[in-house]
Amino acid sequence: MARQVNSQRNQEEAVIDLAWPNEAWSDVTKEIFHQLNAGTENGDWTRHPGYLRTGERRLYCRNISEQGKGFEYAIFINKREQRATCVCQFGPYLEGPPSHVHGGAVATMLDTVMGTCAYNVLEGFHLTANLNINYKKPVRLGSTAIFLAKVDKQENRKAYLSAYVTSADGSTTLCDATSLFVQLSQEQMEKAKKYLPQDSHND
Ligand SMILES: CCCCCCCC(=O)SCCNC(=O)CCNC(=O)[C@H](O)C(C)(C)COP(=O)(O)OP(=O)(O)OC[C@H]1O[C@@H](n2cnc3c(N)ncnc32)[C@H](O)[C@@H]1OP(=O)(O)O
Repeated sequence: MARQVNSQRNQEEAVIDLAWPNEAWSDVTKEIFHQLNAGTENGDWTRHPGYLRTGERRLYCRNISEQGKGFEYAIFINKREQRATCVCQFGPYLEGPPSHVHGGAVATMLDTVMGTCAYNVLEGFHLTANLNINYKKPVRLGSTAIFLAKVDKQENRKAYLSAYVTSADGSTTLCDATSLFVQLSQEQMEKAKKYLPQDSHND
């Protein structure tokens, strides 16, 4: 149920919200999505539009357009609790060890979920300064995992976060991670502006 969120001024680059179940999502992934999406009803949680640009540029974790082959995910944010939760299904193009997900693909989702969570406390744009991951168990290709991130501390432009990744049923911890995101200074933002689409979406 991808939905066109809005189209850029230059028509060839539309922004499409992919953070919705599609036919490539397993029943497990869909069930967890609907559980998480139910949390948006009372306003505590917000579903983050997971955009796909259809022009030349692609958000890395949205850049495989064959449904189900890459990252299939939706992220939900809880501003009051400074948390983010993500349900992610890893497609077959993300293989690392045979039949298991590449550690860099898991790192991508940890970076994205914690980076999205950092929007709870940081303004403007921020970049990952540090990302540390403990890989506890291999992640099966095609499986669904849940990412749970929270802000632990904010010091001015710095946000320190932690996260862990569990199996779909929550019974197994697959990874844990910490990160530091640094908000761009005014001066950096000025320099970065030329790279930002006017109605840039943060995924
Ligand atoms: C949409 C949300 C999802 C986003 C997911 C994707 C996120 C990404 O992939 S971002 C891409 C990967 N990251 C990068 O390319 C960042 C490259 N690094 C940089 O640009 C810069 O080092 C940057 C912006 C992080 C910090 O630089 P700068 O703004 O000059 O600040 P700087 O003064 O060096 O550091 C600011 C503070 O952070 C601290 N800091 C910076 N890096 C580190 C680090 N690696 N470890 C610990 N502390 C650090 C500094 O010590 C300083 O602390 P304090 O203010 O207490 O003195």
